[in-house]
Order: sequence, then structure tokens, then C-alpha cells
Amino acid sequence: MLSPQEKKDKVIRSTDIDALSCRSSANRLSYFVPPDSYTDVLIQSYQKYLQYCQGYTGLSSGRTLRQSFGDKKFPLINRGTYFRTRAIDVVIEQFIKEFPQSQIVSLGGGSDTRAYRILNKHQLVNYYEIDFPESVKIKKLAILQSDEIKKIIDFKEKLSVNINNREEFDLMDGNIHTSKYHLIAYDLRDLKDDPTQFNQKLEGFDVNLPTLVLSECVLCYMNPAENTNVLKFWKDFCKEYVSVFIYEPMSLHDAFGTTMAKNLADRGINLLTFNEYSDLQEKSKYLHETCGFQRVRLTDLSEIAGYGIKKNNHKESWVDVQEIYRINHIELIDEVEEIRLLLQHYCLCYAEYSESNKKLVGIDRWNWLESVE
Ligand SMILES: C[S@@+](CC[C@H](N)C(=O)[O-])C[C@H]1O[C@@H](n2cnc3c(N)ncnc32)[C@H](O)[C@@H]1O
Repeated sequence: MLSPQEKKDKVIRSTDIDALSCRSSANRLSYFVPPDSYTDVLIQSYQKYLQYCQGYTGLSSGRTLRQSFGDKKFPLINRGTYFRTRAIDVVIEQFIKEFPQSQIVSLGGGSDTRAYRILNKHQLVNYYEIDFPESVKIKKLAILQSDEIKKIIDFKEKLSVNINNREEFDLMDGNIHTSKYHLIAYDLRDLKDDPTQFNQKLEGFDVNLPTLVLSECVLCYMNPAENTNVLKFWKDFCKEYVSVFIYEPMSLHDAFGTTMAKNLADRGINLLTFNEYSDLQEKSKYLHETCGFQRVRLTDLSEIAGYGIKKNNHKESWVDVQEIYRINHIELIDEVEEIRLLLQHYCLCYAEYSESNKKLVGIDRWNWLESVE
């Protein structure tokens, strides 16, 4: 029997299956060009090993995966998935362009495959992914099945892992450390108790290298104090220069936000900062005043997808017009107001901190709805 807390954590971990199924759906419909060739190996890993995770059986894991991957996703979900991925990619590419020798830390990296695309392209980047122990085991088992990913991450160990039951899964070490990639099993909520223990897990981390910390729908599952702990940890730990980039839903305190929160609550998901920092202004104030970041920039996904109301002709569009045209013709959506409303409830927040006057100059290539210096 799982305790109430274990049940909640199981639901939080399962949000990774949702994210993976959305990416896989958009990928199958050719939203991503070139296609994401790594999602299938992650799906196969879940198919084999989810049954050994806490709170699952062979039957229930099969049911969960059939529900997630069997149902066709709504066109507006596919489109949102594309624009979210794209917006994060362009900011990360800009960061690497200005700081080729740098580190990227993906908090709650789950089954995200961005690390492999980036490491394949950029030789000087060191990539860290952190997630709950069970989630990193699923990912490690996927990596071990793929010669292509092993080569990209410079995984040289001759390791053959044979997991045939829950006990073997429990005993497995999910961590990976190579010359350029680190997969770390850690519950980020524990940072409040013992940051020193966490530092030791960050093998090869150079506090003097420019670092970008990404939270793609992750910090929203932690409470406000845990959010602050995590963000302040990176701000204090990276001595030279750190950027944080957060993508997550926000309530905007409106009827649509209330329905979103209710739908999630029905599934046992409680977004702990959804109402606390409910719009771009509140998030900006939080990052600047509470966490002490500089150069805070915020926008919402409707702006990125071209549904925005404010136009600034001096700025580049996030996604070029031809690409938006291609995306909008993959699946037609009549309800423009509905998609605009949905995308307005997802924000992108960029902020940075430097004691040496470093900054990401290119962050102002794009139009942001809120900014604080
Ligand atoms: C919605 S998924 C997003 C996964 C990935 N960032 C993406 O966008 O594809 C949320 C992820 O955050 C992880 N997560 C949530 N709370 C966490 C915590 N306290 N410590 C580590 N990982 C956490 C979950 O396990 C899950 O993999």
C-alpha cells in the first residue's frame, strides 16, 4: 500500500508519461522537422519497466500506457507541444551560440530527448538531467538499448543490465556520468535539507562555467518554498553566470485557469504555484524580488505561436512565418479563440544572475510581454 505522499509522487512522476505521449503524438504527425528519433526507445523502456515502478503492476502499467499512447491527441495539444518545444530550443540554441562551452541542467528531465539532440550538435556542452530515482532508471534503461544515444553521450562502459523483476529494478543504479552527460537520481525537494549532499552528485560540474537551468513543467509540482530553494541553490552555486528558463502553466485567476486546476485535481495533480504566482507580473516579481534574479523576461505561449495581441515589429518572431504556416496546416483548428486562451495559460520565464557582468545578449531578439532589468 502506498502512503498518501507516495501516491502523490506516483502521480507527479506519471506526468512524464503525458509529456512523452504528447511529444510522440506531435512527432508522428511530422510537427518536428527533423523528426525526434529518440522518443521510441523511451516509450519501449516504459513498456518494459513501468510495471516495476512503485504502485504499478503488470496490468495497471499496461493500462496506463495504453491510455496515454493509444488515444489520439487533440490538434491543439499537438500544436502546443510543438511551440513549447520550439521556444525552449531557440533560447537554448541562443545560449549555446553565445556560450559554446557551457552547462545545461534539466530539472525533472523525465523522458525529454533534447539532451541527445544538443549533445549531438554541440561538442563543448556538458548536460545534466535530474529526476526521481525511478524516472532516471527508466531513462537509463532506454539509453542502454540505444547505440546511437550511447555514442552521443560518450557512454563507454560495457554494461549489460538485465532487469526482470521489481527487486532487480529497485537495486539498479540509475545514475550515469560520462565526459559530457550526467543522469542524476535525486528528489529536488530534498535540497532544503542537504544541498551539500546534492553538490556531491553533480560530478564534473564546473561552477565557473555559464550554466542554463531548465524547468519544463517541473517546478510547478513543488511548493513555493521548494521553488525558492531550488532556484536560489543554482543562483548561489554557479559562481560565474547562471540563467534559468522555466516553462509552466499559470492560472491567470480566470475561469479557464479554474477549470484547468479542477481537471488536474481530479487526476490527483496539485499545481502548487498555479495560484500563488498566477500571471506574468507575479512571476516576474517572484523571480526578481524573492529569488534575486536580474534581466527577467516573460511571455506566454500564445505570443510564441503567433496568436498574440501585442505586436512589436522591431523584434524577430519566435518561429518564422513559413514554419508557422506549415504547422497550422498539419491539422486545422477552427477555434482560434480556444487555442489562444489555452496557450495564454502557459508561460516562458527567463532570468539570469551574474557577478561578472555576463549576459545573454540575444535574449532581447524576441518580444517579451514583461521584463525587469
Ligand atoms: C511533466 S514532466 C516533464 C518532463 C520533462 N521536463 C519534459 O518536459 O518532457 C515532470 C517531470 O518532473 C519530475 N519531477 C517532479 N518533481 C520532481 C522532484 N521533486 N525531483 C525530481 N524530479 C521531479 C517528474 O518526475 C517528471 O519527470
